[in-house]
Amino acid sequence: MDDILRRIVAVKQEEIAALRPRAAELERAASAQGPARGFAQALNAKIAAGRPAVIAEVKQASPSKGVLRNPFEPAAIASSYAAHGAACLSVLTDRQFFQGSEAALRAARAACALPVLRKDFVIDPLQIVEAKAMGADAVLLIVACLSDEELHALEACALDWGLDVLVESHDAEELDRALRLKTPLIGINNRNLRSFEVSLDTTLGLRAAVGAERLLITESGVLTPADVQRLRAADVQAFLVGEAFMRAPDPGGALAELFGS
Ligand SMILES: O=P(O)(O)OC[C@@H](O)[C@@H](O)c1c[nH]c2ccccc12
Repeated sequence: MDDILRRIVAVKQEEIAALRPRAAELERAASAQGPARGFAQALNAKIAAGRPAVIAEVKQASPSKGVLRNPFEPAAIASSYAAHGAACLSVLTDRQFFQGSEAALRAARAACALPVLRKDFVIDPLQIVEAKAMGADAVLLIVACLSDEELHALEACALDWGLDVLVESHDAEELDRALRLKTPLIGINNRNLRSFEVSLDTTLGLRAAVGAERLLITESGVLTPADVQRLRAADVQAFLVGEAFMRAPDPGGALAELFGS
């Protein structure tokens, strides 16, 4: 595991230790939540309708780009995305590196009817219980942070709680490990977490390795209509986009422009 991931995982371990005394309370709150909004289902519905499936991200800042948006109003951003045809939302809940929060996820989800991915660095089942307790409909698992054993256990836990799983990889070896999971949602991150370098060639190079029975979701660095065209030409139908929308005065309007909807 490389440096930035190591630092992030260390912070997560502290957060989890602080969460541990609240485990029973979190389980109760998670059980009291209603059924999840179908995350995979919402993506598939867009694609069946002949539209690109866009997971629109709600993110105030990132370690590579600093603050992307100020003021930051998750509810207004979420309704703007919903009004302009997003399939799903992704909301950062990591505070230290992305200035996210549980409050941002709750506010975004309450403002619309879209399914919401909890975007964080999940390394322990308790974070999945916490995700369900805050209302998330799906969680992210990052292959680079986890052993095979952890990946399988965390996926099983998420599925038990009725959450969908997006599994993220960045190279052929990680993708191979991701494809051993059950989830149909296969994310390819175009950003190298070591160098922060972004290249859409990451997705294009791995496209063929993701079979037709899974859904490839290209993540990061989709900025222009030309980027979207290039990916769609390679039969990429699902997109996770943050920065391009967060820098725009009207995030939903930027979504419509980027995807021609
Ligand atoms: O802002 P971008 O370049 O459009 O990227 C969005 C998303 O892919 C990125 O935020 C992301 C992908 N994987 C992650 C894992 C953790 C935190 C953030 C991410």
